[in-house]
Amino acid sequence: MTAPGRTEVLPVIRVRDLAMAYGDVDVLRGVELDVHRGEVFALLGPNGAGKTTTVEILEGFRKRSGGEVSVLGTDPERAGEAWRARIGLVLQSWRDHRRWRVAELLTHFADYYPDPRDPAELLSLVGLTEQAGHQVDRLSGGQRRRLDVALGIIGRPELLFLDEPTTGFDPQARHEFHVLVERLARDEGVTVLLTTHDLAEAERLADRIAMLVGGRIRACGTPAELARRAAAQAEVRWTSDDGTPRRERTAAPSQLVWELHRHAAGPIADLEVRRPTLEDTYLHMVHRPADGEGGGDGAEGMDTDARHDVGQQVPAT
Ligand SMILES: Nc1ncnc2c1ncn2[C@@H]1O[C@H](COP(=O)(O)OP(=O)(O)OP(=O)(O)O)[C@@H](O)[C@H]1O
Repeated sequence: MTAPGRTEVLPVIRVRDLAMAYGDVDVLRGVELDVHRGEVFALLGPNGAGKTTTVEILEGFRKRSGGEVSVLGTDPERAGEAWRARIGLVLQSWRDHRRWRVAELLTHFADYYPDPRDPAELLSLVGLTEQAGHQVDRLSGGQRRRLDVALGIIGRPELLFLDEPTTGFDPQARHEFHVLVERLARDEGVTVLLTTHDLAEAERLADRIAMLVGGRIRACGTPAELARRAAAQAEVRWTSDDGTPRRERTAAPSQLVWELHRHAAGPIADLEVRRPTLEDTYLHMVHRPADGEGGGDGAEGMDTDARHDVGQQVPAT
């Protein structure tokens, strides 16, 4: 029974034991995911890990080999037009609309949806107002990607899939895109599933991050939880009395700093403690031995959904 004041809310995306084989090659081997309403969820993993395959299955563009998938309460393999109107897509490959003018293209796509955004407002939102009358094939790579984003959100989707959305963006465009995604999630409650190789982007945008490695979710949680899970070590840097730059990796940086002070004759030069970054965590997770080669679960501090993935964990060393 549900506790008073709490209603049982189904995740927007629920994936259980998802399997996908291309021919005799197993790409996904039991993926488990829950993504909740209003959450920005990043799927990370090395090239060829199966991120796009997973996203295409969730979007209903690819038939899975096995497992259960529910997106907005429906199995994407059996979903119809009404379901499709509730999701937005920003795909990796550019759809060919080269001869259209930007504003015309948006107006054309707006007609497919029951409650579309105003094309002029949307152009302003993605920073393409000046290009409204330009032909699509005159846009730069980054401007085309902004148009992709505009097309992805024109129908006011409840769920937005962003497959490597900022590839080719300059830093300013990337920043503006991040602000836009934050606004969509925070102000409009849009759920976002993002794949990216840009770890800073994942860290900035994502409430939770899942790492897809070896066909399974190897870890899932907030960036801080993942760092804890990886037992990634902090780095302490300082300059010793004889002027030699020193650096040491440790799980207990304050202990090391205290020891340094205890033995130092005076202030410690250039003392710096660098916490583990998402990149440290990512590299650690990706290069860790595969399932079954270790023991323990390291579940400390993980939320319920993340704990779901704990069976696939092995310890840091
Ligand atoms: N249509 C297909 N037929 C056969 N193999 C495929 C097909 N699509 C993808 N693959 C293979 O499946 C694996 C996963 O590909 P996928 O594109 O899902 O990975 P990804 O994690 O999105 O990679 P990237 O980060 O490089 O975009 C790769 O080895 C790829 O070569």
